[in-house]
Amino acid sequence: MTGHPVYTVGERLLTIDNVCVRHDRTILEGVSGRIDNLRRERLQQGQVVGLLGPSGIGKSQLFRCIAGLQKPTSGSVRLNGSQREVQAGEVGVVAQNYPLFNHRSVWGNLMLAATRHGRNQHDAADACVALLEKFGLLDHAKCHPMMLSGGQRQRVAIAQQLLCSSHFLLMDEPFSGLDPLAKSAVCETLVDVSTTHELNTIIVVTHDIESAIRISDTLWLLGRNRDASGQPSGGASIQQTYDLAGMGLAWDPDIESRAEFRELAAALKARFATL
Ligand SMILES: Nc1ncnc2c1ncn2[C@@H]1O[C@H](COP(=O)(O)OP(=O)(O)OP(=O)(O)O)[C@@H](O)[C@H]1O
Repeated sequence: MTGHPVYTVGERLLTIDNVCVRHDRTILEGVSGRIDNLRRERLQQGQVVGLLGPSGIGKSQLFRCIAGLQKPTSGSVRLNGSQREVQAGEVGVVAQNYPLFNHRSVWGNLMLAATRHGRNQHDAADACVALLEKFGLLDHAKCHPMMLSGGQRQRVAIAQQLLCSSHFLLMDEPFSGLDPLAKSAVCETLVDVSTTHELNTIIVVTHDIESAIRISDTLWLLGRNRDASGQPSGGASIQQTYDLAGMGLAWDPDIESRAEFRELAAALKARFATL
């Protein structure tokens, strides 16, 4: 197992450098982006980056490259200012179906994660209790994953990744198939996790525009590359970056009631058709 990089405040967290992915056709072409660990004005908080794009555009492919699960055809993904390409296991991945060991209790699942990198049993147990408390799951510690709701499974999966000492989490479509109330609960969980520790940075891959605006302080819009005449020119890349924090749209629990929120959601919906 690869050792986890140690992130420190103020450093470059992630560099995506001219990533191209080709299969039988070009999926991603010239994807570049970066996340710096913290902005000065947010010293007590982490950040959420929303990777937003229409279905089939290549979000999962980029997700896999950022997680080190797939090597890009060309270009690179690097962590923490390193020149080395990201390796699988260095980034916490919370997949769509929250895979947990069904034969182990919630406690067993979390202890397994907590002891994986050399933590002793006592410290591991303390860390598990702290996270179970934080996620309101202490009463469910003895339950097996099958006995949990989707939201509870998701919180256990996030806790599992945080215990693996990943302060950098990738989440794949955490809102899919949820009703509005459950979506709100997930948004709250994500903002909560990102504000728990200044180094908890989460990249959330989604095509849910409104949820993405609610949780993100930066939005990356993935769309098709086009030539000067507007025709698709092959592959997709990040077409626009929205600094929601700079626009005053981040970290507002009542964001949905604001006109700017509705205007941005409407503009993004219209933009999706052209991506
Ligand atoms: N192993 C593969 N071989 C060939 N083509 C692939 C492979 N994996 C993905 N693709 C293609 O890459 C494109 C992008 O797929 P991807 O799953 O990344 O899209 P997405 O944006 O995540 O979509 P969705 O939101 O629907 O999950 C699709 O056209 C898909 O068919």
